[in-house]
Order: sequence, then structure tokens, then C-alpha cells
Amino acid sequence: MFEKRTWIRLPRNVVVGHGVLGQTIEAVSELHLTGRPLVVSSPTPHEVAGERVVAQFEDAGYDPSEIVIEEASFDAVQRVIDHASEIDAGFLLGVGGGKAIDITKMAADDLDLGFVSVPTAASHDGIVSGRGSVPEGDTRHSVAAEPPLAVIADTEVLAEAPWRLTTAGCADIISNYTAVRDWQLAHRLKNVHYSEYAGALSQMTAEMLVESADSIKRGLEESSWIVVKALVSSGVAMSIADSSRPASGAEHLFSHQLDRLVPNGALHGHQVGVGSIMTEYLHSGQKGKWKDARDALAAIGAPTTADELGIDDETVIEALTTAHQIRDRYTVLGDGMSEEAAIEAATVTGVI
Ligand SMILES: NC(=O)c1ccc[n+]([C@@H]2O[C@H](COP(=O)([O-])OP(=O)(O)OC[C@H]3O[C@@H](n4cnc5c(N)ncnc54)[C@H](O)[C@@H]3O)[C@@H](O)[C@H]2O)c1
Ligand SMILES: O=P(O)(O)OC[C@@H](O)CO
Ligand SMILES: [Zn+2]
Repeated sequence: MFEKRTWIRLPRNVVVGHGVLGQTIEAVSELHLTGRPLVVSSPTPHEVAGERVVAQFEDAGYDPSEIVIEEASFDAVQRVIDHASEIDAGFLLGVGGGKAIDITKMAADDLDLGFVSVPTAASHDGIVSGRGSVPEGDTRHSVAAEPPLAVIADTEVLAEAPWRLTTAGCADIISNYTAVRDWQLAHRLKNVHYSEYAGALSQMTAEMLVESADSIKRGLEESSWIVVKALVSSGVAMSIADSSRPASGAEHLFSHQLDRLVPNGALHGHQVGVGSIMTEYLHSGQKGKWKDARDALAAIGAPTTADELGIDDETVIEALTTAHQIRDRYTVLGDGMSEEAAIEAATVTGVI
């Protein structure tokens, strides 16, 4: 008997464009969501877009509530769940960067409520994915979460956000190259399930972004359009895989370890970008494609060195040598790098 089955959960409406934040009510009505909306954001996104979303619901006769979270943690998820239960929320909207959106999708999953993703920065590819990423102690969890029913990505809002957030989103996409290489390696060595469709989509997304590098420029709203499309596409790859594997390999383990060592250090996308220069070197050697990764990052103005990340050399080496411990995910790091090998990789690639 044929046993294979798959269940791919994707958004129904992806609304991207100039001023689409003003169409929140239409986008939500289309989904037949009922009851009280709960708008979840973090401090700056609350000011940039959250207040406007709440005002639209008030004007349309809904009875919205809002909660502002400060960090991506299981405590924050619980706070949102408690608040949603208290007000008897009918559906949730996550307004912000990767952290606010992750918290909202995890709370929505627990509450079994619909969720709408409203990114205020093109900084990460969790806009669409059905995954949530949360640190806890020495580990980093990638948990199944509620994928959004709709995405409302206003390119005017995204273009007005600090430029470094957009370059971080680009770097999160460029890191897909090494993520897929790690996934293929894990498939070959550990028989980890590999999806050709998800792998190909993830790689193609990175290729298209790199080919568009000339059009990704500060002050150009079209840049946000190009980057957000790539972020959506990368999230779809994760949904097809039902895992963050297509977009998260050793370069992400390195970044997650940096988050532990230097809380509030550099942006997620910038860290994974620098990580991918080094893990590409580990995959393909000195004459390999690590220079392509570095040049692609440099072309869009993302950091390529520890210095540009604002992280000292010793911390980079500590993160590299301990990254394999943070999650049970086989990558090119294997069972860990020696300090000498880590120094060699970081030095040859010019990261330190
Ligand atoms: N679930 C997934 O599939 C997935 C994918 C990628 C990243 N992530 C997670 O997302 C997080 C990284 O996302 P991030 O870099 O957006 O972090 P973040 O949510 O902390 O946002 C970064 C900063 O940008 C600010 N910001 C957001 N919009 C702004 C705007 N319009 N104007 C001014 N400031 C604005 C935020 O206030 C914050 O200070 C990490 O926790 C990462 O693990 C998850
Ligand atoms: O599962 P993680 O490693 O958090 O990865 C998710 C996301 O950051 C991929 O770009
Ligand atoms: Zn990422």
C-alpha cells in the first residue's frame, strides 16, 4: 500500500505593496475571521504600525486589544496566551519583526486561533513560515507553530524601516545556500529526510535575490518588494519541508550560539550571513564558494566580518566551536570543530 503523505500549510492571502496596511480590515474580512482581534507587537513596531492596525479595527466596529512583548521567549508566548484567553480573542495579528511574529504564531498554535502576519521589517524569513524559533537555556527550539492565514506586507512601512533590517533579510536569504548544503549532507550521512522541492525552492530564492542585488538599494521602495518576495518564498520552502531545514543550517547554529553569548548583539540575518561565509568554506574549502557568499553579502551592504557585526574574535571562535551543541541538527560542523580549525576557518575567510 502507498503510505507517503504530506500536509503543507500555506497562507491564503499574501498582500504586498505600497500602503496595504490600510487594507487590513479587507484582508481579514476575506478570511471570515470573527471575534475580538488581538494585536501582538513589540515596542517600535507598535508605534510604527500596531497602533494603526488597532485604530482600523476600532473604526470598523471590532473590539480590538493589543499586547506589546519585549523578547522572543516562552514566557512571552504564555503572556500572549493568557491575555488572549482573558479577552476571549477571536484571532491574532503579529505586527513587527521576527520576534513578535514568532511569538504570535506560537500563541495562535496553542490557542487554536487564526493568525495574520504583519511584518514591519524585511529582516527575516519567518514572515510566512509555520515555525517558531525560541531560545531556552543552552538550546534553541524550532517548534511547529501556526502558519499565517494571511500576510500583509506594506512596502512603504518596510522601506521606512532602518536599512540594516533589509540587509539582514537579504543575508537570511543568502544563508539558504549553506543551509541546503547542510541539509543535503545530513541526508547523505544521517538519512535525514530531504525534500527536493523545498531544497530547490530555497536555493532558487537565494539565487534570484543575489541576481537582483543591483536593484536592492537604500531609499528604493522596490528593494523592500524584492526582499519581501524572497522572504515569503523562503518561508514557503520551510512550509513544504515542515522544518526550518531549507533555511537553517550550521550558519544558524552559529548565530543562535552568538545570541546566547552576546544577548542583543547583531541582527539575526547579519549573524547568519557571516556564519554562512565560514560554513561555505567548511563545505567547499579554500578555493570553494565562500568568496561568492562574502561578495553577495558585501554587494547588499551586509556585514562580512566579526568587526562589522560588533562581535569580538574570541566570541566568534567560541560560537563556532560550540554551535553544534545547541540543537540536534546534523550539519557540516559534525560533532564540533576544534579551536585550531575554527581559527583557521575564520581567518582564511577574513571574518576575524
Ligand atoms: N520562525 C522562523 O521561521 C524564523 C525565520 C527567521 C528568523 N526568525 C527569528 O526572528 C528573529 C529575528 O528577526 P528580526 O531580526 O526581525 O528581530 P526583531 O523582531 O528583534 O526585530 C529587530 C529590531 O527591528 C525593530 N523593528 C522592526 N520593525 C521596525 C520598523 N519598521 N522600524 C524600526 N524598527 C523596527 C524591532 O523593534 C527590533 O528592535 C530571531 O529571533 C530569529 O530566530 C524566525
Ligand atoms: O529554526 P531556526 O534555526 O530558528 O531557523 C529559522 C530561520 O531563522 C531560518 O531563516
Ligand atoms: Zn534565519
